Amino acid sequence: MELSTSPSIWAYGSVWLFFSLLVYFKFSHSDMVLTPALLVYFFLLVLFEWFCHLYLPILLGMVLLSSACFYVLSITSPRKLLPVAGKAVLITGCDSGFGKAAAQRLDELGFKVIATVLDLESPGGKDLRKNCSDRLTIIQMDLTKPEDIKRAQQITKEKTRENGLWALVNNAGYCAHFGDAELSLMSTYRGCMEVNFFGTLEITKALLPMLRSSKGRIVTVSSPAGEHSFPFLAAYGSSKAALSRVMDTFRHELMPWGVKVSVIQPGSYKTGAHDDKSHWERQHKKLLSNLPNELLQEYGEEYISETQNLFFEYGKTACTDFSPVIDSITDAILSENPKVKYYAGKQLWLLYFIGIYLPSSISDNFFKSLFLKGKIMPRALRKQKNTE
Ligand SMILES: NC(=O)C1=CN([C@@H]2O[C@H](COP(=O)(O)OP(=O)(O)OC[C@H]3O[C@@H](n4cnc5c(N)ncnc54)[C@H](O)[C@@H]3O)[C@@H](O)[C@H]2O)C=CC1
Ligand SMILES: C[C@]12CC(=O)[C@H]3[C@@H](CCC4=CC(=O)CC[C@@]43C)[C@@H]1CC[C@@H]2C(=O)CO
Repeated sequence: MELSTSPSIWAYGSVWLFFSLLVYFKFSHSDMVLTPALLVYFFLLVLFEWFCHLYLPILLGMVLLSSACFYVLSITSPRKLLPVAGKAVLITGCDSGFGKAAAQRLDELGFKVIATVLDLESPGGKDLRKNCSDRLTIIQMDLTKPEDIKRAQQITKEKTRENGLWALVNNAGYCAHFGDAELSLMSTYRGCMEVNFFGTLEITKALLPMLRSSKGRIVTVSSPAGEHSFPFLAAYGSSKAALSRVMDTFRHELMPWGVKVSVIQPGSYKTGAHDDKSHWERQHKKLLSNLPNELLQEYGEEYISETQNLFFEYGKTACTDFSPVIDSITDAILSENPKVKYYAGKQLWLLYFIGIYLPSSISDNFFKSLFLKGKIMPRALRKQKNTE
């Protein structure tokens, strides 16, 4: 029998051979099971290979088929999880939102949870005490107070004497206010940095000796605002950019110690922060009363109030199902090989694609469009436009 010498047969055949060896290896290590979905994926891969074979140049077809095979392997390989038994996790910011939900989930999974709250009488503080097991401990901790961090470190050492501390979930975060970068008060920039960067760094450093001895995990909830320029979020985004940077530096510096570091990038969710109208009203009044008069005249109070209204309007579109974030936090704690970054939100892939790959003239307008639907311009620019 004469073997075909067609280059495409050899090219695609080599891709299939490599893919088959990988699948065999995964089956033999029970890292993959032959589910109906897997059969459907294999069938679709064959169809895709025919398409490449018939319509694409060999090299492009090989690259696309190889990518499709790796994608199928990645989504069909169940992520190996470590046992929960005996593992203790400290989660910050459990008064509401992701922290409260994550503390509940980890308690249900059987972890020993140490949940820190800013206010022991917060909804999270009350609900966690009421609904969770006696394995859960609640600690009052303000990340801007070193003495609170010291106390939390001591209590954690006592509570984890038997099996050590397996993971730290840096969830607590604060958006002091939103508004144009020029208009944002320095106290807004400092407020965001104090909690999101310095406070989170301080609790991380305080618990790192325990995490190094357990070869455990650091999971930090940052924000896409730290990676893309969302309008009105310069102060908050800058603090999250600093946080993401320091966590990624920890990631590779702690690798030799066996500590794995992951960053969670959530989309927009309707948590305590979004709905805290009294907080935003208070900050709005503080902004108007502290702005230098010439700035207030150039931008106009009506512009600043419109910013607030648009931000509230945007908040109405926020997602109420936190599970993508909680699932990401759980995977980062329990997976044998946690991801470096978790993008926890449905449309985030589009946001990142536009923010990374498209020209700034397009991505700037995309990020502006998130908030600036029909937004008026600063007063001085409106006047300029009217005189043109
Ligand atoms: N909700 C959203 O759309 C998104 C939230 N995030 C981040 O998710 C994390 C959790 O926030 P959410 O649950 O959304 O809001 P949230 O306001 O419900 O929770 C924030 C938590 O941080 C705590 N906190 C605030 N200042 C603190 C301080 N000085 N010391 C200790 N704890 C303090 C609050 O008490 C609260 O428990 C934050 O880091 C936030 O920046 C990131 C992207 C999107
Ligand atoms: C600031 C805050 C949390 C965020 O990071 C989001 C922001 C609303 C706009 C966004 C859309 C996204 O797709 C990514 C996240 C984010 C930048 C949220 C408004 C209030 C939230 C807050 O105060 C968190 O403490």
